[in-house]
Amino acid sequence: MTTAPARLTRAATPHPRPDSNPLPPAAFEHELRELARSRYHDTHPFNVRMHQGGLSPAALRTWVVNRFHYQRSIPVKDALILAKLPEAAMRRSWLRRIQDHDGLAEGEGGIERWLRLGEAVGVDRAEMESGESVLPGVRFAVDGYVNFCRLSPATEAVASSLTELCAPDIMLTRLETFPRHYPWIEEPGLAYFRSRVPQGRRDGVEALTWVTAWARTRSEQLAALSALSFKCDILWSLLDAVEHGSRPGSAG
Ligand SMILES: O=C(O)c1cc(C(=O)O)c2c(n1)C(=O)C(=O)c1cc(C(=O)O)[nH]c1-2
Repeated sequence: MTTAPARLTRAATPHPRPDSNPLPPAAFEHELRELARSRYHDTHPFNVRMHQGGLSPAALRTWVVNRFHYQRSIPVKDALILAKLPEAAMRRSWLRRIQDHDGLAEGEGGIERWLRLGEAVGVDRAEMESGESVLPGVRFAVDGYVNFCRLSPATEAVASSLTELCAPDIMLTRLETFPRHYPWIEEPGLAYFRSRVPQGRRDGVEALTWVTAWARTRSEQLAALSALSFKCDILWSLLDAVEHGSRPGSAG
């Protein structure tokens, strides 16, 4: 296993007692941003190798096939969060996330763009859709994220999406490095990364505004930080599984 960056868990938290005064919103926002930045999976060895051009076509295909399980699960977890939102304006806004991934019609949206990325790297669409190549560790990580959002209060479920504060930069890195290192991937295949830059920026800011407004006690702030920490672990574990992945019944 690769070593994940320092963990922030409830037990080991460097923060004051949960029942102490909440931090002012700006300081709490800083904590959330710092946590996301310091624990983000852009420093995972697999991502580092990908962005430095060190992945073989086969390794890229393994990542794309496995990440498809994450992509197709995102609108499911967003639907679970939608049901927790108390106001019509919030639900209307969150609904956009589902539409971003599922599209407004057949053949549109992020899931479709990911399938096209898969085709551009040489993965059969049917293989991705079947899910048969998804590694056990990837399934655990992604399904853990969905279940976390199913079972947690709105503040924590929304806080767990805050890795999106960092996602636009990783998309820009891919848009910059893929054409240089993997010129065999045709440009239209990169459309997914391009579309996520403005979407991720919008979503990250919205989630941050809500979480900083909702977490009114220090306990709630710590719970939001813990949720974000858990999400960083999900993304890290997903790449660990891809990096080391072998499946039962396969030679390795
Ligand atoms: O490729 C990536 O590194 C990456 C990371 C993340 C993220 O930080 O959670 C998301 C995405 N991509 C992404 O494409 C995406 O749609 C997305 C939605 C969410 C979320 O938690 O709601 N994260 C991410």
